[in-house]
Amino acid sequence: MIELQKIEYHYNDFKMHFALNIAAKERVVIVGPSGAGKSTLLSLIAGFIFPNSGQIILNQQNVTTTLPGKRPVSMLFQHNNLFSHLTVEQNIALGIKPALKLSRTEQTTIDDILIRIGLEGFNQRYPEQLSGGQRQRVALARCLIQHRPILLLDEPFSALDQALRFEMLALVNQVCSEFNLTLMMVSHYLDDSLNHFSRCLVIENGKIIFNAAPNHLKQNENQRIARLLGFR
Ligand SMILES: Nc1ncnc2c1ncn2[C@@H]1O[C@H](COP(=O)(O)OP(=O)(O)OP(=O)(O)O)[C@@H](O)[C@H]1O
Repeated sequence: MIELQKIEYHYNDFKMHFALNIAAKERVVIVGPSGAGKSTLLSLIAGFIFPNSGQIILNQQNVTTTLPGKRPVSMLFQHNNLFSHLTVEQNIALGIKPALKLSRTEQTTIDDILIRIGLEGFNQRYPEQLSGGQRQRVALARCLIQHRPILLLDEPFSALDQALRFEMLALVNQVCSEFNLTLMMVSHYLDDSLNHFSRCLVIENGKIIFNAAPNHLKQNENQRIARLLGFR
């Protein structure tokens, strides 16, 4: 579960305010204009930045001042999730063991996760030998192997073509069910992919202005928000 209580965060003059309550296993998509504060919201939850005031509670723990590695969270970014000088297997292993020397059990865990993400046998390839979609699958595998209950995705599939993006979303849905994850994902797409999510947050100018099921965006009272997002 993710609870943000009266969070305030300032970048110079740009003030953001977030209050939020998300139950365990929800799947939440975050949309809104460029520069509205979507990535900042995820960075606050992940612990890469700390709020000026307010409390962050994750799975009943107050983590407001906790460092990222100690939070029950893993995060995937749009780009640069993999180290180019490390193999697929080593990149995934970093999620569990910085020293990279794997025990037999850890090796089996990595082989299993490669099967789950459809990259069986890709262990010794380097990122440059993978397609964009395959790279993001490997990055997702590194998140999953950490077994953290909250998964934050900052537009990780936007560089992929539409078919591949939908395929990745289906994979994310599948792993969220399988691993019982709570998901928050930033997206720039306002298409059928919204239906993968139980809830949609719209952020404008550092505030959450909509917090409901995605299909509520089509209701009359939300016309202004739908227009802001580019829906006709
Ligand atoms: N390190 C920083 N220093 C100063 N201002 C920043 C910094 N990072 C972000 N900002 C500002 O904070 C605001 C929110 O940025 P954020 O990246 O959260 O927006 P976003 O909604 O994710 O945008 P986009 O969709 O373009 O990625 C923006 O106005 C941005 O210019």
